[in-house]
This record gives sequence, C-alpha cells and structure tokens, in this order.
Amino acid sequence: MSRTFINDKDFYRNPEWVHASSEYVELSALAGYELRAFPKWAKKFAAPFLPSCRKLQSLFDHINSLLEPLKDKLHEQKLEVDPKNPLSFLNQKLEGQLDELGSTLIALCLVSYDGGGELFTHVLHSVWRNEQLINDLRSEIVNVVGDEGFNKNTLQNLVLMDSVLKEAQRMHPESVLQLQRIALEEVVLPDGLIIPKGTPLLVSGCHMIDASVWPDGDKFDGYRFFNLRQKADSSTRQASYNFTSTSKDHFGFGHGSQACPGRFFASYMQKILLCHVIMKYDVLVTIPEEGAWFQRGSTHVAHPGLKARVRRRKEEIQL
Ligand code: HEM
Repeated sequence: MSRTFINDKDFYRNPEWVHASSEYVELSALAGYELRAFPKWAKKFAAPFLPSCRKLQSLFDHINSLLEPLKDKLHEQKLEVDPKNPLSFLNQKLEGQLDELGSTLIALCLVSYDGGGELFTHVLHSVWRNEQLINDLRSEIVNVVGDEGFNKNTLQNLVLMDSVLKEAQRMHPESVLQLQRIALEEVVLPDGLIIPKGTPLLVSGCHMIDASVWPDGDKFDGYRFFNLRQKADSSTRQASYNFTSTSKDHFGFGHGSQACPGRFFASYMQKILLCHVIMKYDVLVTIPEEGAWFQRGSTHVAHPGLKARVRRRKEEIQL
C-alpha cells in the first residue's frame, strides 16, 4: 500500500516500516477511542499516562528513525515535482522541511489502510452468503482475467465484482456521517436554511443504506449496480454506477473536490485481492448473533466476532 506514495523499493518493502506503520494505524484507533473519554483541554495531560498513547509515541520515534535514509535521499533532490515520483510531490509541499515527513506519511497510511481493510471484511461476509454470486464471480474472473491476466483493462472489465464492491460499500460506509467540511462562507440552502461562515459540517449517509433511494436498500444485492449498468441508456450513466464514481446518493468515497483521491488504486487492490480469495478458497462465514457489523459512535464497524472456515480449492486459472 505504501508503494502508492513511497516509490522507493528499499523503503516500502522494508518489513520494519510495514510493521511499524500498520501497528501505528491500528493502535491510533484505540488511543483515539480512549482519549475521547477526556475533555479537549485534558487530552494532552492524560495522553502521557495512557499505555496506548505512549506506545504510539515510541512507534512514531521509530518510524522517524527509519525515515532518515529516505530524508537524506530527498535532501539531495531538487524541489521539483516529478509526476512519476509521489515523494517529490510531498517534498515540494513540505518545502524541503522534512521534519514533517513522518507525520505526513503516517496520515496517508491512516486514510488508506483503514478503509481498505474494513471494506474487504464487509465484502467477504456479504458475498459468501450467496453461492450463486460466488459462482458468477468465479465465471467472470475466468472469462475476464483468464486470457490476459491482471492489467488496467481486465480490472475495469470485472463489472460484477465492481458492483459487489460498490454494494458492500453502500451498505457499510466507513461512517454514517461523512463529508466533514467547514463552511468557508455563509451558505443559503434552497429551503432558506442559513449555514453561517465557519460552521463545521457533516452530512448524513443514512439514505445510502435505507430504501428511500435504493429499492430494498437494507438488503445486500451484489447484482444491484451490475443490473443498473446494464439498463443504463448512455455510457455516462453507466459510468455513474462504477465503484469509483461518487454521487449524492452514494458517497462511500466522499464527494466533490475532496473525494478520496486513492479510490482508483483502492478499487484495483480490492479486485486483485478478491480474485485471489474467490478463486483459491471456499469460505464458510459465521455471523455473530448480533449481526455482521455494529455502530460505534458514527463509525460503522465489522463485528470482531465474525468467523470464517476456509478451505483451499484448485483455481481454474493461474493468477
Ligand atoms: C477502500 C478504501 C478507501 C476508502 C473506503 C476511502 C474513503 C475515503 C473517504 C470517505 C474520504 C473522505 C472524502 C470526502 O470527505 O469527500 C477519503 C479521503 C482521502 N483518502 Fe481515501 N479511502 C480509501 C482508500 C484510500 C487510499 C488507498 C488512499 C491513498 C493511497 C487514500 C487517500 C485519501 C486521501 C489523501 C484523502 C483526503 C482527501 C482530501 O481531503 O482532499 N484513500 N477516503
């Protein structure tokens, strides 16, 4: 994953970096949760006494020491942006002040690791309840990926899989409150409601999940966007049902100028992972009595009690 923003093989494949950055992302969710128990003014006093925050600080120091060789390489480079080198973009944005490289890279890890892992869990528990869907997905993979293997075209042509991903994200957005923004100027809505300048805003995504927009919206239908795409009367309309397209009715990746810039990469990654899992394994998922997910504050979380019995199968094609 880090390869998208750190294109230095010596670095992104370094097991120490992979381990430290993943552990940081995991632990920061826990630390954030624990810190919520304290009022804003008290957080900085409480943090040094919380084991999760102390561990985070030591991980952060370790991450910074791992970054030293990378910083040395960047110091030698010009502050020009090379389109093939995402690190050059960060270097320019930080104006060569590489003290903040650690926190910037960790912020990127946070936004990219977390959403991907959570979505993949929801995809797995959703598809493995429908044998027909698994069979259809396997046929699609054999037909589309079988001859050419993975490339941009074949990944785009996995349209049933695309529909499954979009549907899983519709039913399981990361949070039911999305599009976190601040009104930079006064906004008057068509119904006369005035949003004063400086107001922090969040938009409810509940309509993505219920039946007010999507028929049988509370049920997972892996074929939903595949069928809508088939019925669409124009290629623009077809494209609007792509997993990576955002709209006011489906903003799992956000919407507007700040919509997730990593969604195209995320889509390819989810598809490649799913191809491997679906072709190579038979899976029996056991859903806890309380359901496959639960709500924690505004976040929508996969239930940690989800269980899977996995058996290796012989894949029809070599991936
Ligand atoms: C399935 C995986 C992912 C999900 C569900 C997801 C979801 C989101 C959402 C909901 C937002 C907020 C958008 C808004 O407010 O309009 C966002 C922002 C962002 N995402 Fe993702 N994301 C994913 C993967 C990634 C990846 C792989 C990367 C980078 C490689 C990434 C980088 C970012 C960045 C940098 C932002 C901030 C954009 C801004 O504020 O301008 N995301 N993502």
